[in-house]
Amino acid sequence: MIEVIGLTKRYGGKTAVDDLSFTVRPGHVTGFLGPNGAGKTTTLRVILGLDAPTSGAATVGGVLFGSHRRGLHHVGALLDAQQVHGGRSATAHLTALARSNGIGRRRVAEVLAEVGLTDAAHRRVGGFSLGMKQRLGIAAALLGDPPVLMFDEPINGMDPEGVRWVRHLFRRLAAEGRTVFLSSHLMTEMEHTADHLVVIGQGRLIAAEPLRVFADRGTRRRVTVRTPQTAVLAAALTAAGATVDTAPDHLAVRGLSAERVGALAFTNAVELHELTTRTTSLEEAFMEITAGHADHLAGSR
Ligand SMILES: Nc1ncnc2c1ncn2[C@@H]1O[C@H](COP(=O)(O)OP(=O)(O)OP(=O)(O)O)[C@@H](O)[C@H]1O
Repeated sequence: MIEVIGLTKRYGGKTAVDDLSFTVRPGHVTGFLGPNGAGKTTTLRVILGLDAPTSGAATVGGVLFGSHRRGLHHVGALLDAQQVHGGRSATAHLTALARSNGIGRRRVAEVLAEVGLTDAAHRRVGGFSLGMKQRLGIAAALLGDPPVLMFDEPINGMDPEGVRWVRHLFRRLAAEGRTVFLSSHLMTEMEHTADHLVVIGQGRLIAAEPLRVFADRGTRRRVTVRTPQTAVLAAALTAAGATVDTAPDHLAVRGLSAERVGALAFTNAVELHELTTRTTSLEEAFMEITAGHADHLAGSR
């Protein structure tokens, strides 16, 4: 379990994380979402003890991460896949890490196999693609068989097969009872991977809840009507309580069902060329919710 309690991190005059509190529970894949610059990496760095908080705290398994002597047994993390020594082989890189955490060589071969890098084990990491470096970073995170795993944008640079593999791996790790925490700025990446979400904007918490609840919160039905008589219909719909966006040849209607829109068109003798209901996607819901939050913050600072 990861607990972030009233965490604030300032860099000079810049507040990267602002009184943030949330809990990440075992047995789930939790997505950590926010637009670029929202404060995700900063939060992960504080959880890992790489940065000191300005105020508040972050604990892993109830204690500050820095107090674990052999860290890899407690938390496995991948923050930046590019930060590896290019001159070393994958095996050498992992062996050095393993040794400093009291982990045997056999485990190195195991994690390389787990991430599909056995054939590349003795190649220099400098020649690896970003996707392969992500796999290597994931292997390093798995070395100590830790109960808590954290990954910053782990899907970046992976091909479709890699994305499918990594999603499956994360779900399996969570099913084994581990805490799996993944950051991303793209909701589409989380939609098929995470079951819980922590959403932040400008360093502040926007939502911490099951993905399904977040989706329902943002999901709205919109009715699109194409008609040559937009003005007449828009007036009738607005009078009936709908919110209407008018374009030259169609209306986007919120707040009324397609049946009601059709009935109002009929009673007002409006000719219709199209009447469709559209449900906003999770990505659109995320954009709407985070954009709203950013506006609110911009106004309050
Ligand atoms: N070492 C630093 N010094 C100064 N400002 C920083 C530092 N690290 C982060 N920031 C600022 O803090 C804010 C949050 O950055 P952070 O990298 O945590 O966001 P993020 O959500 O991970 O974004 P991204 O998706 O772009 O990686 C940004 O405005 C960033 O410029």
